[in-house]
Amino acid sequence: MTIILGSDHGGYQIKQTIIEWLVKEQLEFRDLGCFSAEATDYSPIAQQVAEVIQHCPNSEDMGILICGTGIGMSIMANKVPGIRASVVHNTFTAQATREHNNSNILCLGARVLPSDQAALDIVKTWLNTPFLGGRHKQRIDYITNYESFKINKRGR
Ligand SMILES: O=C(CO)[C@H](O)[C@H](O)COP(=O)(O)O
Repeated sequence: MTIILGSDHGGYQIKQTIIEWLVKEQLEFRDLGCFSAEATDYSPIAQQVAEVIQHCPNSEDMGILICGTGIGMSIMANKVPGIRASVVHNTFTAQATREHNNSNILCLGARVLPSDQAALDIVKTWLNTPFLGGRHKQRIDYITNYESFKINKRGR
């Protein structure tokens, strides 16, 4: 598994904290920017990270996107078919979105989280929680089928 990272200026500092932790843990990662705290648009960065996750072999890579709220990143990333990007503010939803939604991109809000440590706790929980499958799989399959036009807007 490779962790694909991206942020805008709002999330730059937390991204650096996450990178320090990834290096310490010897986890494989790629940083797709931004590369300074200078103002930059979140949308192209979210697109790039989401497209890498979309095309990764065996769906094994995981993305982490950070902006001021996490919301803009999630809106853009979720436009890319196959992406299930989740804005998460605590470890409960970090665990739930892996177990239930098989989330493949974690979106964090640097201006929402109380500390860098809170962000790290969320990242650790999210990376270490497996998808439960079972009843949750059929719900995700519905979304996947919708993306590939197998379901019309009125449902099955
Ligand atoms: O949270 C965000 C998107 O959801 C951005 O980080 C935020 O909109 C950037 O704002 P500004 O340009 O005022 O720093």
